[in-house]
Amino acid sequence: MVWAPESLPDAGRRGGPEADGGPPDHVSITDVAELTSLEVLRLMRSGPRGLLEAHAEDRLLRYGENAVAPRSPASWLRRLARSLRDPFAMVLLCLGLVSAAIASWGTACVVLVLVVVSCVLRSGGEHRADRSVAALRELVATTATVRRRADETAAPVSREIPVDHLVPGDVIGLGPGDLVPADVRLLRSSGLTVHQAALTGESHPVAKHAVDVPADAETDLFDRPYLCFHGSSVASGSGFAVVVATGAGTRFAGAHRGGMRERGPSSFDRSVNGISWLLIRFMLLIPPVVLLTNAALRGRGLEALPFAIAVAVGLTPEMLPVIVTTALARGSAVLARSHGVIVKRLPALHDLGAVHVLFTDKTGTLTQDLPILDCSLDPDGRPDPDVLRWAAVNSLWTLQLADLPNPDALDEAILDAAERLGGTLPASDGVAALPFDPVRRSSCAVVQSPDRTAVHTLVVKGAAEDVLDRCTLVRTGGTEVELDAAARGRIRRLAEEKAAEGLRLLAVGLADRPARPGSYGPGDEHDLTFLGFVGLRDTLTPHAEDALAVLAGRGVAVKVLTGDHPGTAARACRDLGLDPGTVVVADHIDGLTDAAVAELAMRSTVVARCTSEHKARIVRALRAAGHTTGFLGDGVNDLPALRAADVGICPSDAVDVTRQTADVVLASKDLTAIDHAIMAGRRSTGNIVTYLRIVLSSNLGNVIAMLGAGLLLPFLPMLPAQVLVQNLCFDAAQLAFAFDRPDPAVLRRPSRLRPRDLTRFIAAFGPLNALADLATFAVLASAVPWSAQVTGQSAFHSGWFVENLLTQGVAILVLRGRRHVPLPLGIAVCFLVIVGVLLPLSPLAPLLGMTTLPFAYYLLVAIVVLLYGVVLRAANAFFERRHADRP
Ligand SMILES: Nc1ncnc2c1ncn2[C@@H]1O[C@H](COP(=O)(O)OP(=O)(O)OP(=O)(O)O)[C@@H](O)[C@H]1O
Ligand SMILES: [Mg+2]
Repeated sequence: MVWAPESLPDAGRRGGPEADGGPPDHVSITDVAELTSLEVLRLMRSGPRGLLEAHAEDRLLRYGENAVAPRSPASWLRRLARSLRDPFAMVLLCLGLVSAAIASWGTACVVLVLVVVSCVLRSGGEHRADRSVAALRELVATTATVRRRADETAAPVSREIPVDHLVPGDVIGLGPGDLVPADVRLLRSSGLTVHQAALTGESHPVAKHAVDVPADAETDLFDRPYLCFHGSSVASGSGFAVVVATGAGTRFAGAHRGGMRERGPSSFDRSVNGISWLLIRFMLLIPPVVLLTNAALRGRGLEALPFAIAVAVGLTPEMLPVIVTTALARGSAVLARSHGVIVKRLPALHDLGAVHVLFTDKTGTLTQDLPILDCSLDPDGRPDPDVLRWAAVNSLWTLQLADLPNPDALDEAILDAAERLGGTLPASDGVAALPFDPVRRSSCAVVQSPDRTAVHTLVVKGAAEDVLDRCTLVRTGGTEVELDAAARGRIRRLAEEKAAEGLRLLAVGLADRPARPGSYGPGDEHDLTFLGFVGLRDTLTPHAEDALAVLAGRGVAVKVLTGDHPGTAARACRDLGLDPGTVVVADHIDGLTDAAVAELAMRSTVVARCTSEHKARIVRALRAAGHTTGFLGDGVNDLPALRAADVGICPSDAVDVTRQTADVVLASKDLTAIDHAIMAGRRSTGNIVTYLRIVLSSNLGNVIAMLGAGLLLPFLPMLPAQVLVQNLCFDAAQLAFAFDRPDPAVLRRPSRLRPRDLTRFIAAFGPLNALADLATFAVLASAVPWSAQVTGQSAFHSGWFVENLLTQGVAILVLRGRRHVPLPLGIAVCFLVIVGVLLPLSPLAPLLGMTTLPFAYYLLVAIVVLLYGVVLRAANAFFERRHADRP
């Protein structure tokens, strides 16, 4: 500790209401790099007791909000322009341009209408989705702990404020998991390490500590131990700091002008893109094929071009982006409303539905994180309250000196137990503290007894193996003896025994050192004397057992990655009905290849003694092996794994940086909520898959029939305008798919958009649809006396138009499977039937080149449609049976 709070002048105390107008404009972290802490505080017109609330308000007006790029919602125009960049819109536009170029104005107009309608629908849908996602994100917005005073005489109060409201000169507290909210100069610190990967690319946490007078000016700004930067996060330890630059004035904003780096495309984005590009290639192929075949077989020239274009337009699933956005946005809105689960990135909802390996940590998910002391044992396993007392000394001083914003549950439990035990703690004053760090797996307090001022006592408590490794002596029966291999073995076995009872074990070690000024570091934790263990019992989460069973039934394998002892983790799993098998200890995987890690992880259920890197490595290895993974965690040590997983999930009370990183935030850390989220994901994906199957297969069927008919007939089988109107009707009806309820069978297994499955389906059902069309030809041939005359042609056109709309309606009903039809879909099908039957009878018919059809035709077409429905149902059932077991 280099800075005593009361030893500095307090600018806020002297100055009147911001008489000096706050710090100069545009102070950056570079300007203060060489100043002493005192000079920095003076420059920022602040003091250790923080700003006055009134001054802070003035400064907020003057310096603006602390936001890197003030987030203004994208304007309507910009959204429209962006939706034009969609590949389908592009292809349609090209087709429109070609139509205009050959003066086929009707086609050009309809294509234009299609583009405008789909862009408006899409940007409208995206706007709504963005707004609700933004509103949901607000709910998980991060806060900063700021120290401020109500007026000159009031004592400083630490409170949480939205990060946006921080101003230069604010004094803030930092703790594990906090995002560093601005560029700051440290005033005080304790065991502080920060992740600066976003700024420097360095993946390991770097140590930071306050210094009064900066030493060497040579080092890079990011390497200075007394400066912390916006964009980094606290890995361990704590500190107090004064804000130097906020918002656009930070280094992070400077490095990321033009927007934050977004994550690369997710598995969902890749699937959708894959499907889109497949279709686009196909669409671009159609016009030349139609033209060439027509020219070769029918001797038609460029006059067939509008028809060729219309056929290509007919194949385009213009509504695909609209349906995808709407289905996902609806799913996540329902999820937020009914289960408090917030999906921060829409595609993450699809990925949730696809998860089939769910990793979780132990504490808080399987157990409640409300530990209670169970025992305090000497190295031979005999009860010894002294061990608890020393553990309490460690807890007391780490909590007091390390300014941790959220006290650790284990430390609190130890202090409670020591209080209940009565008696006094070994007399001590705190000298320094190294708070718990998940890599060291220990915490250390340095204390001094009033009657032995020449001695500093290091009190270390932490994971059994890690503390034991740092001990060279053991205290038994009041005497200290050397800790030989036999004694080590005995102590290890004792630890295993106790862990197998489900206890969380902490070992305690001590060392006396000559008192010295200056700070202590992890390097000082050596040559300790082993005192014994404290064991804490954590109760199991009540609904975890049922939730685990439900998840297993849904094809989701739950695996536990924990930093705890293998025995403790295995016991918790067993008590919850989850067979732990052989527990892997994380050190094991260090020497393995990624493929071997994936294989091992798939075979086992629990990996214990994981560091955060181990957790991330296991997740990455499984992803690389083709598994879709979810990770549920709430600690700083879960961060890399949350990033590595397809879907990162955390509870809403997790540390800030975790909530920022996660894709999905749960109201509480609860496996039941995850189950709801997974089901919502499967539902949305199920709707998208049904839509794609039906639309693409009937579009393909139409194209095949159109090509075939074009060659069989002496005239065009449909006029371009008719193809386009029919396409508009299909599009309108298909919007209802976003509101469908998928087949319960789809919900039983992880669901994913698989381009290959889709191709298989389309390849089977496209030709079937074409067959129905060909049957219609036969009907038309018998019922309508068509030949080359104009009235005969328009009768053919009308007849086919009617049949197409009706078969589309049947396809929608049948290919969904045997289940209840929700209202929007019912309306869509009725719409198709009504338009199909009435359009040729309406006054619009002559405009579109259609005529009234004889009654007999309707009867015959009804039979064809009915037969089509029956065949389709049988084929669908056959297809489902054949492909049901594919993963
Ligand atoms: N406050 C503490 N003081 C000392 N040691 C601790 C403290 N908290 C945890 N430990 C030790 O560090 C080990 C790892 O704990 P940590 O909380 O990092 O694991 P984790 O991966 O978050 O576990 P979980 O899966 O239970 O969330 C614990 O088993 C314990 O031995
Ligand atoms: Mg944890």
